[in-house]
Amino acid sequence: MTTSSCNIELQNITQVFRGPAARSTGGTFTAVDDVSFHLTSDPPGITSLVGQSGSGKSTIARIILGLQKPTQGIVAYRGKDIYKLSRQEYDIYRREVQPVFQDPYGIFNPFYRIDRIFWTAIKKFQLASTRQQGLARIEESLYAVDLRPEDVLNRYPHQISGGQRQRIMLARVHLLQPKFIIADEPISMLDAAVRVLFLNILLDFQQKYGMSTLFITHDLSTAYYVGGNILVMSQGQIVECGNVDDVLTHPTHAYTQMLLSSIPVPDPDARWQEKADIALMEEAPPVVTGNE
Ligand SMILES: Nc1ncnc2c1ncn2[C@@H]1O[C@H](COP(=O)(O)OP(=O)(O)OP(=O)(O)O)[C@@H](O)[C@H]1O
Repeated sequence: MTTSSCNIELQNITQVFRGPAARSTGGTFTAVDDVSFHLTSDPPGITSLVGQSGSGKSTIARIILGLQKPTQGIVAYRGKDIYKLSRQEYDIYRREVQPVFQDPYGIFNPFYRIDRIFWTAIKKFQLASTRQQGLARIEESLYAVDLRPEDVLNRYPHQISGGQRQRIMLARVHLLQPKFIIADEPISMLDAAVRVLFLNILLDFQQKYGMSTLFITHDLSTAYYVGGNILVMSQGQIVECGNVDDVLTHPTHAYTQMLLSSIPVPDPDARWQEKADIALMEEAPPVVTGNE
């Protein structure tokens, strides 16, 4: 595996599913349709993948992580098809490309305390030679995501909050120091304050440790907050891409324009004005055409 270009490259990825939902199209459904883009860690950056529910975002995340083999196309890591990596190269890939999912509860084992998540990673990737060294690294990673070791390490997953569980996943990322984070709707189950905390940690990881993130969301305002680049996805295709400021201030594709116009207006005066306009329309006398 070459170490010069640290890129994840999607080349003409297509994912076709079969199933009852696709009966109208002869039993097949194209969830991802000839998608190509690349993520780089040189320089590190955040790329948001946005689109409505069902547009194919999670399927792309699963394909990048090697959890779903695409029907067509290649995902290359450091220039090599991920399905052709040697055992050693695959281990590097598994360490350097880390997932953060929407609901971390699903990947916590309810029977084990939180500390096990970290010890498993330390053992698997040989991150420490003594227990003391391992504990020091775990504590450092917890502090990096604003958690106190004594508040979480000896607890079971159900004994900590959803926001703490998501930050535990980020602490695990910190421990592993990957090149890439594939974050699939990581904040959609968190409240507003914890969302900002989570996004700031992601930005911190980019600046301090050079980690690049693919940030999957259906929420354009969070994509705007994290900045960087944006890929807009509709019906399995990337319909628009570029710098997030440019795309969101001057969207060229009708789908991006539609997504932007469907963001709720936070201005209460505007909402009242809208209601007043509707009331006036309802009260207005019918238009007389003169033929009745
Ligand atoms: N294993 C599967 N078998 C059949 N169809 C699938 C499978 N996985 C996903 N799909 C379908 O592919 C389409 C894209 O799904 P995907 O989860 O990638 O969308 P998404 O943009 O991530 O949506 P959401 O934001 O709701 O998570 C959907 O219509 C979904 O039902």
